[in-house]
Amino acid sequence: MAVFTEVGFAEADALVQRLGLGALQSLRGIEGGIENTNYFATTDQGDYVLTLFERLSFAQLPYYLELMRHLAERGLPVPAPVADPAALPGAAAHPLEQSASAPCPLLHTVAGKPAAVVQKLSGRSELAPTAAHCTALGTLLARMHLAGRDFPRIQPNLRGLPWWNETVPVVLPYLDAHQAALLAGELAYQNHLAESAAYQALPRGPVHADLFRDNAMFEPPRSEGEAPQLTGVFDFYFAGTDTWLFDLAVCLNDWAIDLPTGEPDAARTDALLGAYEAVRPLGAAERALLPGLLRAAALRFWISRLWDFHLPREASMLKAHDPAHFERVLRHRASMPAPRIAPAAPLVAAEPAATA
Ligand SMILES: Nc1ncnc2c1ncn2[C@@H]1O[C@H](COP(=O)(O)OP(=O)(O)O)[C@@H](O)[C@H]1O
Ligand SMILES: N[C@@H](CCOP(=O)(O)O)C(=O)O
Repeated sequence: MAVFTEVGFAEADALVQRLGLGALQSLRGIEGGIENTNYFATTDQGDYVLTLFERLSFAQLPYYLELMRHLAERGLPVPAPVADPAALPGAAAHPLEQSASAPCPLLHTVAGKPAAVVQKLSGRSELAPTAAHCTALGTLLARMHLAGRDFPRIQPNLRGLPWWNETVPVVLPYLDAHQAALLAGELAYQNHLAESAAYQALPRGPVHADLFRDNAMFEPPRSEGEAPQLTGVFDFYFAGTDTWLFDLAVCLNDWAIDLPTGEPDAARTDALLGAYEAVRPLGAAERALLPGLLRAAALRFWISRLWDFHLPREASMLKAHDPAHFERVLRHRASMPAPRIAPAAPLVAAEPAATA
C-alpha cells in the first residue's frame, strides 16, 4: 500500500460531507498501489476511495478524472469521480463542456494536495487470472478504446518515450553491464520504432496504460460454469493519449504472463487478444508492430520499477514492485522476431531545386 500523506479524520469528513456523501464513519489507509496516497472512506451512504495525488498536478488531473467520468457515462465499469456541487458552475451542464482552463469540479484539495473521491468497486483483484478473466479484460479494453474516441481532451502519456529517455540515464548506474546493455539497446530500438511511418500511423486515443491485474475487480462466478464478473477497472492516473496497441501490449504483458518466469502464456494470450479483436479487430500494421510494442510495454515498466526501487520516496506504507520481473519479460519479448521497420517518410516533400 502506499500512504505518503496522512489524512486526518476531520478533514476527510469535511470533504465527503461537502460532496454530499454523508458523514464519515471510517477512514482506512489502503495497502496496495505505489504511486498515490489512497484511503477507503466509508460514510453512512456508501463506500468510497479517497486518493491524494503525489506527483500529478492540478493542471494535469482533469484529463484523468474527466476520462473516468466520460467512460462511466458510456456504461463502462469505471468508478465515476464525485463532483463538488459547490464547484459546479450554475449554467454549464457538463464539465466536458467547460473550457480546459475552467476549474474541474471533480478535483478537490486535501492536505494541500490535489485529491479525488471515487466509488469503491465491489469484488477483488484476481492475481492469478485464468483465460476466462483475460477474456473479460480483453472485451472491456476494446470497448474502452472505442468509447474514448470522442473524449475531447488530449494529454500525452507522461510515462511515454520522452520519460524513458530521461529516466534511463538515471537508473543505468544501478545496473550491471549485461543489464545496462539490454536497457540501452532496447531504448535505442524503441526510439527507432517510434520514428517509423508505421508506428506514427497507428490508431490512438485515450488509453489506461497501466491496466494490470491489480487494477481490475472481479466478483466470483455465481454458479459453476459461469464466467467471472468484471466489476470494474480503476487507477487511470497513468492514462494518456497514446496508441491503442501500447495499451493492449501493457495488458498482455501482465495478464498473459507467467509471473515466476516472465514467459508468455499461450492460452491467456489467445483469450485476451481474441476477446479484444471480437470487439475491435487489429489492423495489419498493428498486427505487424505488436511484437515491438510488447517490448515497449516491458521496457516502460522495467524502467519505472528500477526508478521506484533505486530512488524510493518517503511513505508510511509502500511496497516497491520487483524490477527483475520486467527485465525477464523484456528478455522473452526481445527474443521473438522483431518487426521490420521502414523509416518515416519526410513530413514535407523536398522543394524542387530552383531554376534560374
Ligand atoms: N475504485 C476503487 N474501488 C475499490 N478499490 C480500489 C479503488 N481504487 C483503489 N482501490 C484499492 O486501492 C489500491 C491502490 O489503488 P491504486 O489506484 O492502484 O494506487 P496507486 O494510485 O498508488 O496506483 C488498489 O489495489 C485497490 O485495492
Ligand atoms: N503497475 C505498475 C506500477 C503502478 O502500480 P499501481 O499498483 O500503483 O497501479 C507496476 O506493476 O510496475
